[in-house]
Amino acid sequence: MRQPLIAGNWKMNGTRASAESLIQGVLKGSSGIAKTDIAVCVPFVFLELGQRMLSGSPVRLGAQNVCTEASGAYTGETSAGMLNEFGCRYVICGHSERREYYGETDAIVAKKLTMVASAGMTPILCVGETLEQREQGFMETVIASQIDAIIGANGIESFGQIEIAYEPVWAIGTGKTATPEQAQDVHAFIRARIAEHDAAIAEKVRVLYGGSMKPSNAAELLAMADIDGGLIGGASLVAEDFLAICQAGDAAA
Ligand SMILES: O=C(CO)COP(=O)(O)O
Repeated sequence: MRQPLIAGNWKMNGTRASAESLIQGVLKGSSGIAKTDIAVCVPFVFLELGQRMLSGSPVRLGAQNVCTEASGAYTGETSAGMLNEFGCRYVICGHSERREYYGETDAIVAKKLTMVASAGMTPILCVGETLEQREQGFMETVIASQIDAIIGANGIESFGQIEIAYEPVWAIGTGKTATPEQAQDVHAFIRARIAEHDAAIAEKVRVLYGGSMKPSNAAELLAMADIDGGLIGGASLVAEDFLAICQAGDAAA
């Protein structure tokens, strides 16, 4: 049994004041969560606030992106070393929004994973298919190629220190959730793909589900054998909703 991880992906939302009260709310409720790892992946500018407020608490801090390079003339970028210094435990890599709007390829994502892991943090590797790809029957091909690209570039051992998030693009921010069975099928597929290379790593790696996960559907998703947590967008912006999902994690653990 893998311990669940519920991670909030705030995306580009919030103000200094709302970030502070959201962290406060999560902190307050987190004492009631015993068996689930909790993380909030905040915009870069709120990292210092997060580091300060979360220090000494069980709630972990994360970022949503990182540079492929360690330092130097890369205007506008943020290095893994900087994120580590600001208390990040997790860094989301290859989110579909970054792949779609900022041209992140599998090769770029593989480099980001390497930077994050070598700075001592844990990458959350996002994979997922678009509606068009699913409808044309390419779901497995797309997921396999996203996973295989990382295995090819970074080696299967790299999966020993990452979290994976399956996020069907058609379910992100749409209110349309994959059914527990649809999600379970893909999660099992991802695990099997990794097991072809290393069964022990496949057994251990956590595969989170992301895409309109909310209090009303979290329990049934988290009850599935290969769904080990959630990467939560919209519902992570409301402390009570996020905590309710964490409680569903506890119930499934
Ligand atoms: O993209 C997501 C998390 O990374 C999911 O977002 P929503 O929960 O808003 O659908």
